[in-house]
Amino acid sequence: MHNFCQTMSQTQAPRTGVPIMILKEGSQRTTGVDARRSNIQAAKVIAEILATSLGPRGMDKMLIDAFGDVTITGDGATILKEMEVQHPAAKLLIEVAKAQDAEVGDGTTTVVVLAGKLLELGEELLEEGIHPTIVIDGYKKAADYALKVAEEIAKPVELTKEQLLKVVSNALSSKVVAETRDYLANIVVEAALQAVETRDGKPYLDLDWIKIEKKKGKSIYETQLVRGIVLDKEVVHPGMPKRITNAKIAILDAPLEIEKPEWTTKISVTSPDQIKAFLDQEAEILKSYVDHLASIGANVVITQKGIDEVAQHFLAKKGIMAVRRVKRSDIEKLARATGAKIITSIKDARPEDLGTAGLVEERKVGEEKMVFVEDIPNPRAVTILVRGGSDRILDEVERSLQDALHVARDLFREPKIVPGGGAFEIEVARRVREFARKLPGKEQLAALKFADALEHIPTILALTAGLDPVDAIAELRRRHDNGEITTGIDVYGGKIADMAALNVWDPLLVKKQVIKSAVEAAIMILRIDDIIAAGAPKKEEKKGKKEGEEGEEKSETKFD
Ligand SMILES: Nc1ncnc2c1ncn2[C@@H]1O[C@H](COP(=O)(O)OP(=O)(O)O)[C@@H](O)[C@H]1O
Repeated sequence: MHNFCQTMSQTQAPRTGVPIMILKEGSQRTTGVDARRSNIQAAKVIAEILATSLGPRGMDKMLIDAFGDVTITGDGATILKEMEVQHPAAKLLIEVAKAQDAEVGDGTTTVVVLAGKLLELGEELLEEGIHPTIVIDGYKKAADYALKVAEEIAKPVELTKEQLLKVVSNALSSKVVAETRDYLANIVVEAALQAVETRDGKPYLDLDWIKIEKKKGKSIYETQLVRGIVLDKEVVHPGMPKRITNAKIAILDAPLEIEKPEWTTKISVTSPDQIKAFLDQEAEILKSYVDHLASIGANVVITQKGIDEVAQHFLAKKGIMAVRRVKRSDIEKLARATGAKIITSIKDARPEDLGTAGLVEERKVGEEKMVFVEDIPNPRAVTILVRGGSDRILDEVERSLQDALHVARDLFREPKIVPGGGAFEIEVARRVREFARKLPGKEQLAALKFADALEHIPTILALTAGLDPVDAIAELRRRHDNGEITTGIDVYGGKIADMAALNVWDPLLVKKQVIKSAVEAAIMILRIDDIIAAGAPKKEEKKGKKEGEEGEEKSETKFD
């Protein structure tokens, strides 16, 4: 027993000299400085990996998953998603980036880079003997002030096509789409303006109503906005029409087949007539469904479920086009675009449940057939049909479009912009430094570090532009001191320039979220002073759990 106790990772010997086991065997505990150092180190590594891919001239990463599939991208969110990290602090940072992506859909790289820098600079203060609580307080105050400054320097933007285009095209920064940027930005803005609605008197863009469908083609320039829905499906029966104008569409969440019962059933038949009667009856039911759909005026049927061969035959005979097994999300988009009500009981379908479209047509796109539901006067759901030479290009174009769509959505939520290219960060850093002077002693040091961390963003942009970062930051600071708040780094021109003239803007919402998320992540990691990791479960333990945890369980806390 004594030997066993010594193998336990955590033993405490109270005054009686009897060791008490607190943690399970195999657990590891790291405390204080070591815990913090290990966490900060891990976060820094993640931030360093992402840093080189910041901005439109950042580098791409090649990511290879366990199955050997390759992704090449410079998109922060995707890099993080594909990386399989082990360290809990690194995981935490990735969670924050994911939250940023979910919340505003952009600024993922920036948030991780900023959080990493806040931790790196925070560590310097800790090493000078400043308590983490003070660093945390300093960061919090600086961040609150930075958010105020952000509001002050933001510029309102009109939600017109022209204005939206300026900001949206900036978000299409991936190298793959660089050449086609204006072309794609136009599609994104038109899609957004088509799908936007008014909620509580304010514009609201729900990106669920913009479908992205991908199909291999010759060039990205074949990408198009379809004012309606494109389904990656074929018309179900060769005898059906492939083109219907003035379509009246029945959208079903019901099968056009006789559903098999879930339990096994047995039917005893004694003569061939009985089999025939049975099948006839099935056909009769299906025919009555089709007849009813035809009687309410449907000439197109689109269902989430299946369509039996017999039903296909009846539909074809009536000249009705039909598509089956359409995804639930597409069914919803179709209903919204065509103004249809989703029919769950065919017998009860009414003419007013049908949707309308000027044209429903099966067309060949590349090598495959797709069904286009289009020519709708004012569809409230649309499709961007993405084309490109390879799957990798298609994926990267889709990611860029998603970023740009999110930027459009952010602008509808809060129609304000701030200058990009690091101009925003330099200006905020400048004002935070002024503010820091008013803070007490050591908190002031933390707030100053916060300003330094912000300047890390233009520093990286300068590097990617081939500029000397030290000179660039000095020059930017000088010009901002002179009141040029929109001066930043022109990464394409490789010089310092006015971002307003170049039209490099970011949504205020993204930048505010970057500050909030990065500081939150940094604080969360700085607060940890103890890491307690459970040992890997032993083989027998795993087995025991699988077998319904039979038998006596080992006590986790033992007193010897
Ligand atoms: N043409 C440009 N010139 C300078 N900076 C740019 C330009 N376009 C975008 N940026 C800057 O690049 C940064 C965004 O880079 P990106 O790689 O998209 O990262 P994130 O994932 O954080 O959005 C922003 O700071 C933005 O202002």
